[in-house]
Amino acid sequence: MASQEQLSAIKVARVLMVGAGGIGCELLKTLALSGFQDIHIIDMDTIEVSNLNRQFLFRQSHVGQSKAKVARDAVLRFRPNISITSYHANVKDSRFNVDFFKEFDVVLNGLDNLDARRHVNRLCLAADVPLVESGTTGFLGQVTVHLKGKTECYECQPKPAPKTYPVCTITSTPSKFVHCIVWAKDLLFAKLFGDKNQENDLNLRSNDDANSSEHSEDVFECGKDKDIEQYGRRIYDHVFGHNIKVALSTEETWKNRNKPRPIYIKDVLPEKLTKENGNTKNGCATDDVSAMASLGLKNPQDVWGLAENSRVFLESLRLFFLKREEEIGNLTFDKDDQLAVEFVTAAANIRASSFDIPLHSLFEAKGIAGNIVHAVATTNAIIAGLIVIEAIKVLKKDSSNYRMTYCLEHPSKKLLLMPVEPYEPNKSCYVCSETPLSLEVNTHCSKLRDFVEKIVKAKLGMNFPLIMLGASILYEVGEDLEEDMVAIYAANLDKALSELPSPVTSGTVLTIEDLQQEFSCIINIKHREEFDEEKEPDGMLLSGWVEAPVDKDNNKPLGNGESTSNALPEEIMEGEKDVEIQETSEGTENVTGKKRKLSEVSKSTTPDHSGLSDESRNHNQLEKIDVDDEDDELIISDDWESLTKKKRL
Ligand SMILES: Nc1ncnc2c1ncn2[C@@H]1O[C@H](COP(=O)(O)OP(=O)(O)OP(=O)(O)O)[C@@H](O)[C@H]1O
Ligand SMILES: [Zn+2]
Repeated sequence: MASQEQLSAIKVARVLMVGAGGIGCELLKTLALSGFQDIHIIDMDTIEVSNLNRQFLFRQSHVGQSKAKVARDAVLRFRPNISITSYHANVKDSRFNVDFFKEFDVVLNGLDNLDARRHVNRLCLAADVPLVESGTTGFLGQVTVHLKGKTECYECQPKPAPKTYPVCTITSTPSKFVHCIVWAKDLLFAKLFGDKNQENDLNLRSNDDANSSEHSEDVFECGKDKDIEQYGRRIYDHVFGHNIKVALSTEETWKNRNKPRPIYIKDVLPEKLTKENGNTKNGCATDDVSAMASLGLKNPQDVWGLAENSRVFLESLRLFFLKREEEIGNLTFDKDDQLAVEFVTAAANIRASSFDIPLHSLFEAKGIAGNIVHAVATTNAIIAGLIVIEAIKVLKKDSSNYRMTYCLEHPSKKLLLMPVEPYEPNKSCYVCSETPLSLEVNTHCSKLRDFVEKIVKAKLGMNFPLIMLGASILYEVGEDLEEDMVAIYAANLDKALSELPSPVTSGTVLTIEDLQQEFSCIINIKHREEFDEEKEPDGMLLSGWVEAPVDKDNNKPLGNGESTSNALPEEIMEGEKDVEIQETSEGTENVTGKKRKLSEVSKSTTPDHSGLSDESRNHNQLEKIDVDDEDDELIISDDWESLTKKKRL
């Protein structure tokens, strides 16, 4: 039962929840039932049918409505006297600035992406508001507590870089089905239905084929009096036939690889679909457009052959133009968009067929394309409960009892939840400790635009960057900039770094600020002439405390709610093999430490934690810990906490 002190802390608290999805619905209910009386919720999404199985505050009739608002209304029905304020908005909107965050006693995240999590982390640091961060992936979950200056911030540990593939693997030499999926959704789908002004590598190879006017860019233009199926057949022949034929002409590429086979539509479907299949013309209503429905394909778990995939390809493309023409030019792939998933599945399978890669069902393709790990409602409920427990400790300022808690898939010694004391801030963290970063870049070739897109936005997660060299501003984004400044910054974007009005060369020190996040960092520039296209596709290399090394062999997709917040538990939770700790010295680059069995470490670790030095207690340095199910002793030993503990708060 809650103590009086606890109850009064809860009663007066102003709480901000970000995310009203799987974790968020559970969290809002638990907060309300625990006595919280002033809750604010931000969520930018509307309710989808696919949310209903676990986001229990939502019903079929709510599909299409704001998650934040419906969640609020549902909870007010059983707690009518509390105050819940909902915002159907992106937490990155400028109105949710530092002053807004300062109004809260604690912020609770139930998000599903790194970008928003980093943004909230920075605002909490700037506003000096405690953050309770969370995430789940299937049966795995975690809750962590972050207090400025006292515990590590959400970004104190480098996050694994999202899995990326070398451009040429995707454009020319796929060897796995996932490569075909990436090609289909990021290149072909984007080319046909996305923003035409975006750079697209789809024709990287066939553009080299300068002589062929027939196969120039306008292959993708769909004329006014179009015969859509004819257009689809032209695209088909171009991307699965012509482009493959052109790629084959580079003998060197295929020396040690199996050659792909060009596929032309006349060889697969000699007859036009619309003649053959009378019901395709007016097959379905605008709000339920599906090539599968229109072609009478019922089971998403069936693996279609080449002919079936080719039919789905043509039909989904045709339906986009027939039923959703107004969206063309603005579409981005969405795993909940049935027609988009059908198109991408079919295109990926046709490409896979060409490269002799096993074909996959729509269900499997959707999982790969959408990085789906199926959510487990119970994990969300457990994690939501733990968030509330930590939030109450934060409100009571009970810092000696803060815990980061990990929910494991396979309990050991009947323990499912593993609490760990939070760590102190990482002195090398570029977010909370102002440690400079370094960037190797070819300052003569790379443009300011590349730097802004690939580094400032993608790597540093800034929304409204201001880039300064000494006192001169090279670039700025803002809502109230003078027109002439906007023009100057736009011109700067297309200049090479060394040709900017204040040239950026080797030795230059740049200051990058995000005015909304009230966050700034320093980047030391080093000129480098050449980059490895395969390994360094950005043509730049940022180093410092930014990204964890990617485990190339462990290409598992990220789950929707996955927190990515702490390296240690992921390995603990996943492992099925030997238990070992790899100790490393400071920093992510240096992972050369010696390995020790956990049991050895347990033996050598005394209860006062002296078995591990301060450095090696840093959990960033526990690079790999795997669990052997058959040897429970190893994980839940009495010394477990001392192994993972860094410094008491
Ligand atoms: N930048 C953001 N601003 C506001 N809300 C966000 C932002 N990013 C993500 N969210 C919200 O966080 C919630 C995360 O919930 P969850 O992981 O259950 O995802 P979901 O989209 O509901 O489910 P699924 O992805 O499995 O269909 C979503 O409701 C999403 O709208
Ligand atoms: Zn930090």
